Amino acid sequence: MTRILILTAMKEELKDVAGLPATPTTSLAPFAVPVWKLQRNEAEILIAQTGIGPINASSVLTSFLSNHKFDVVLLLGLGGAVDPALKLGDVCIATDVIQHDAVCSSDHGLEYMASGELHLSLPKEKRKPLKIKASTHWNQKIDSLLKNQPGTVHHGIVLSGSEFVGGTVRKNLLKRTFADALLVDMEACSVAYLCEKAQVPFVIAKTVADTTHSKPTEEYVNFLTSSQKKTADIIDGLLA
Ligand SMILES: C[C@H]1O[C@@H](n2cnc3c(N)ncnc32)[C@H](O)[C@@H]1O
Repeated sequence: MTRILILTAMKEELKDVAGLPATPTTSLAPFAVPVWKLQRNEAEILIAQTGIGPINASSVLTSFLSNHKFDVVLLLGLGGAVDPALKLGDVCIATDVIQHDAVCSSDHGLEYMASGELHLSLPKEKRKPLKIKASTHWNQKIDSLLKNQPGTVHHGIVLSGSEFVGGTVRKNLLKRTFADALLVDMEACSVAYLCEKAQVPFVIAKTVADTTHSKPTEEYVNFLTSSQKKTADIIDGLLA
């Protein structure tokens, strides 16, 4: 039996999952988070709608990891492109995650820190790397579920933090700071950090809901409802 935990930030992201009961199976106390339990073939899947941002994602995931064993944790949903090659509706699978707002500010400027670290006078060789690696094995599995879908599947670095990056100026600055980054979101840093700590493989697969080309806030709102499909395709594929 493969045990899979799927986290999504918003309820819209679950709307198109085939056969997902309208009423959740249970509610995660004390946060009143809706949870669906699905069992097909050799897979048991728990799906939780966490709410937006790293605080919601962290609290819900901590609760699950304290009470269950999972073979993999999948974070599905939406993100904003920071690389101009990503188009609306493309999917970005994270090879690595960087928390872009874990910074140490000083009179010399900003220094980026790994999640949960405080560098201060720590010498460079003693610092934890900024990147947290996702599961290569599960990334390939999720990639294969998207093979026959429209749009391109990209693999690369996902930036993550508390900020909704709603302007091209900020997106360009992030891209200049983290040249290899493809996408930014608000929950991947929680999943990456906690899963690495708990030694559970994880996957971040996010559909591009806003690009670098036009006003992210407008695109995001317009595209939100049509982009749920990819999350549904992945969940349907896992259950097939
Ligand atoms: C607002 C919701 O959608 C994701 N998301 C979509 N676009 C962006 C963006 N440009 N910046 C940050 N998060 C984004 C977040 O992860 C959050 O769940």
